[in-house]
Amino acid sequence: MLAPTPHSSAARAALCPVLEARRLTLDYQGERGPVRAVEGVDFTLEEGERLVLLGPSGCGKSSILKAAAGFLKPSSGAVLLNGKPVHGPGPDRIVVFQEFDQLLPWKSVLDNVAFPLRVAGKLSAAAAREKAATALARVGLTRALDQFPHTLSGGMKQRAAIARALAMEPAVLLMDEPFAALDALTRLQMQRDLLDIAQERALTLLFVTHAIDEAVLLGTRLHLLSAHPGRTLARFETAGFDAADIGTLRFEKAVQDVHATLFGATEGGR
Ligand SMILES: Nc1ncnc2c1ncn2[C@@H]1O[C@H](COP(=O)(O)OP(=O)(O)OP(=O)(O)O)[C@@H](O)[C@H]1O
Repeated sequence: MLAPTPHSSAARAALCPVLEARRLTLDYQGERGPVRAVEGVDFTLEEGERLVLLGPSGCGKSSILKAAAGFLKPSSGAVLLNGKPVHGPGPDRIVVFQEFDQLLPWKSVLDNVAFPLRVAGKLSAAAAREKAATALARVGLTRALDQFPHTLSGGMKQRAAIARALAMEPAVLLMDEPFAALDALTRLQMQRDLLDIAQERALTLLFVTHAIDEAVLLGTRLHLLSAHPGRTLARFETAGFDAADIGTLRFEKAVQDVHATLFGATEGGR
C-alpha cells in the first residue's frame, strides 16, 4: 500500500528526527551567475526509516544529499542532525556514491574498510580489521578481503563501499544512486541485499534515485521533487515492500502512483 502523507503527523512528531531539512534552499555559483538547485524543501528522517529522494535529473537530489553530508552549505534554511545544524562532514554521516572509484586503490579491500575505523580513532588495528571483516562478510565479500580494488567488478566495489559505510555505524547512511552504474541483474541483487541489511540493522537511510521501482522497493517514505529547481512535489509512505513483492499488483500499483505524480506534474508544468 502506498499513500500520500500529510506534511506532519502526530505519530511522527512524537519521534525525534535523526535528520531534518528545514526550508532547505541550495544554490551554486555557476559560470553565468547563481544556480538555484533546491528551494524550500522540508523533510524529517526518523531512526530506522528509509527516506528516498526521487525526482527528474537535475532536480537537486544529489545537492540535498551533499548538504546532509555537510559538503554543501545551505543558502537559507538548514539541515539538522539530531537537532543540531550540520556545519560540515562527520563520521556520523557516511556517503556511498554511484562511482566505482570510491576505494583507495593502494589498499586491499579489508584495509579499505578498516582504514576509516582507525582514522575515526575508535578501534585498535586488530579490532578495526575484525570489524571490517565482519562487515565484508555481511555483503558477501569474504573471499575478496585481500584483493585490491582494480581486481573487483563494479558490483564488488559497491559492496565494499557499503561494507565500509556499515562498519562505521553512522547515524545516517547517505546513498547517492549507488546502483545506477550496475547492470540490471546485479542492481536487483544489490537492492535486495541492501534491503535485507537495512531491515536487519534498522538502518537510518537517506537514498537518492531517479528509478521509481528502486524507490518503492527500498523506501519506507518517498519524497518527490519537482524539476529544476527542486521543490517538494509530494510525499508517499510505503507499507514497506520487500523483494518478494516485486511484480505483484500491489507493488506495480505503487510504482504507477508515483509515476503518475511525477510525470503528471512534469507534463502539467510544460
Ligand atoms: N557544482 C555545481 N555548480 C553549478 N551548478 C551545479 C553544480 N552541481 C549541481 N549543479 C546544478 O544544480 C542542479 C541540481 O543538480 P543535482 O546534481 O543536485 O541534481 P540531481 O537531481 O541529483 O540530478 P541527477 O539525477 O541528474 O544526478 C542542476 O541544475 C545542476 O546543473
